[in-house]
Amino acid sequence: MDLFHQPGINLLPRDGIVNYYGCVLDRCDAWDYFEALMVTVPWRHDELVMFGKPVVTSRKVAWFGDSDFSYTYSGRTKKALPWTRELSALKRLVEERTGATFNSCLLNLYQNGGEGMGWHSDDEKDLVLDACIASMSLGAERRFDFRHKETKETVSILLEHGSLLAMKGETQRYWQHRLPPAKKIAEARINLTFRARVI
Ligand SMILES: O=C(O)CCC(=O)C(=O)O
Ligand SMILES: [Fe+2]
Repeated sequence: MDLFHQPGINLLPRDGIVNYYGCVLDRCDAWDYFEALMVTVPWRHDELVMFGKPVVTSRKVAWFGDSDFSYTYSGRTKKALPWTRELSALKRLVEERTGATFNSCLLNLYQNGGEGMGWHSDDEKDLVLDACIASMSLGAERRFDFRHKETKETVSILLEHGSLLAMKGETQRYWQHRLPPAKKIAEARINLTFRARVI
């Protein structure tokens, strides 16, 4: 048995908890969800400000939530969309597996390996402090990296199709994470990060 794939194991050596559950969907169901999300989610490029300049990301995003949450970042107010049938079902599955509850979900679509996400922590003020953030992956397998903010230790994991990863406790305070570009990968990946926002 691969120890890395037991959710009881903490992948981080200190200052936080990351559990990898491996695949929580069978391959056929995972592809059905991937295809349904591709067509039912209103994917849009994200707009943000980097080094004072407006930037449009190559990756696409969508944001869903319990009620009509809105949030402002980079000077733009965005509204959460109501859960779809597929997203409600995935939220239930992720809540059962992690034992946590979530009221919103950020979806990312990386159309190929050229697209990724740079180093950051999910430590926005409107997220419940130290609450679990659960990340589900569909489609292309991609590497995911953690880097400790002080010691610079790194931990990497391969996020498989249909898999679930949970970041808990002090993880966002002490660690950053990223999805590095992987130019050889031609296939798309969808990521869902279920979050608990302050209401
Ligand atoms: O695509 C991923 O696996 C990571 C996404 C992420 O870190 C985020 O949305 O904050
Ligand atoms: Fe993140």
